[in-house]
Amino acid sequence: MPVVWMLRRVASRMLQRPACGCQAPVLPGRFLGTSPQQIPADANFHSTSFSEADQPRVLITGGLGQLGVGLASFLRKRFGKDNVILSDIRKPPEHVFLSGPFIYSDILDYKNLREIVVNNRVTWLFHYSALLSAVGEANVSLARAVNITGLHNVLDVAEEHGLRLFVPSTIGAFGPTSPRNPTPDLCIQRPRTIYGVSKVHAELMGEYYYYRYGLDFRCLRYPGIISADSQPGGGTTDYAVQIFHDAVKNGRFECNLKPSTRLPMMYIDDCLRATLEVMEAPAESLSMRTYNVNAMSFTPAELAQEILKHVPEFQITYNVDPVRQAIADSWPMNFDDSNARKDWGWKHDFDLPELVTTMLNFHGSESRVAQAN
Ligand SMILES: NC(=O)C1=CN([C@@H]2O[C@H](COP(=O)(O)OP(=O)(O)OC[C@H]3O[C@@H](n4cnc5c(N)ncnc54)[C@H](O)[C@@H]3O)[C@@H](O)[C@H]2O)C=CC1
Ligand SMILES: CC(=O)[C@H](N)C(=O)O
Repeated sequence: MPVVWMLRRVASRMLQRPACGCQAPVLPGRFLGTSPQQIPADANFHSTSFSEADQPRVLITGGLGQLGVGLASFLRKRFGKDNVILSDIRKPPEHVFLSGPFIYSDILDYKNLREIVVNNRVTWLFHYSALLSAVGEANVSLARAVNITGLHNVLDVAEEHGLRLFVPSTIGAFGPTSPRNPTPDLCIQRPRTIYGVSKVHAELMGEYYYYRYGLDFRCLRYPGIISADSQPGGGTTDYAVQIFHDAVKNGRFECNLKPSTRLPMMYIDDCLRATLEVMEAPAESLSMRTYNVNAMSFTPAELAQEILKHVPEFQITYNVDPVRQAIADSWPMNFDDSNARKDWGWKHDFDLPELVTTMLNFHGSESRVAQAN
C-alpha cells in the first residue's frame, strides 16, 4: 500500500507542479485520504469561457473581511469573474453573493479546503483568513487556531497541489526591540501580540516550505490598510478608516490612539495592486519571499490636520485604548520597502493628500446619496 501511495503522490505531483514552475518537492506534507464530504460545485465554476482557460484559478480564504471583497473584484477584472472564488465562514451579503463565485470554506477543516482546491482546479490561493491584532488579544486561543493551525492547513494543501500561495503579513510582525524608524525587511522580530507571533510564524513556515518543498510562497508585510467601502476587522490601525466615516457623518471623531502615534499606512488600491504585482513577478526577480511594502506614514494628529483642509468644522478628541496604544507603540513608525521597489518595481500611487481626498469623496457622495433617498 505505501508503494501505491508513493506512486500516486509522484504522479499527482508531476501533473500539478508546472503551475508554479518551482523545483520538485522533496517530501509530502500530508496523507491524501478520500473525503466522505462532497461539496456541490457551483455550475458557474465550470462555465469557464475559452479565453479564461489559461488564467490562474484563484481561491481567496477569509474573503468577507476588509480586504477580500476588493481583492476578488480586482482579480476578477484581470482573470475573469468565474476564475476567482471568494470563500469565508460567514454568510455573504447579497451584492457579494451575486457578484461571482462564493463558497463556504473553514480553513480549520483541512478536507473541506482540499476538496475546494481539487474540485475547482485552483492554482493560486490568497490566504486572507485571520484574527487581527486587537481582536486576537481578546481571544488568544481562537487567534492561535485560525492564524497558526489554519495556516498549516493552507500550506499543506498548497504544497500538495502545487499552488502559488500568497499570505499577507503585517507591520505587526515586528515588536518593541525591532528598529522602528525605519524598519527594514530583515531585523529582530519579537512581536508581543498573538497576531504578530502568528504572522512571523507564517513568514517562516512559508519560507521553509519554499526552500524545503519548492512551494511558490509569496508574502507582503502590509501596513495599516485604509478602505472606503469595507469595514476593518478589529485591528490597531482601524481608527484611520473610521475617522473618515465619522468626519463626514458627524464632523467629529474620538480617536483610540494618542495624537502622536505614527504608523505606516496604505490605501487599499495600492495594497491590492502590490499583491497582484508580487504574485505576477517572475520568480527570478524575487530575492526574498517576504517583503515590506509601504506608501505613507502619519499620526492621528497629522491625519486630522489633512481632513481639516476639507472639513473645516472637523473636531478630533482622544480617548486612548491602552491595549491598542501598547500595540501601536511596539510597531514600526516608518517602513523600509526598498527591496520591493528594487526587486519587482513596487511604487505606491497614494500619499496622504490623495488618500484623504479619495476617502472624503467616497463618504461625501455616499452621504449625499443617503440624504437624497
Ligand atoms: N486590514 C489591514 O489593515 C491589514 C490586513 N492584513 C492581513 O490581510 C488579511 C486580510 O485582512 P482583513 O480583510 O483586514 O481581515 P478581516 O479581519 O477583516 O477578515 C478576516 C476574515 O477571516 C475570516 N475567518 C475567520 N476565521 C475563519 C476560518 N476559520 N476560516 C475561514 N475564514 C475565517 C473572517 O470571517 C473574516 O471575514 C489578514 O491576514 C490580515 O492579517 C495585514 C496587514 C494589514
Ligand atoms: C496592521 C494590521 O495588521 C491590522 N490592520 C491591525 O491593526 O491589526
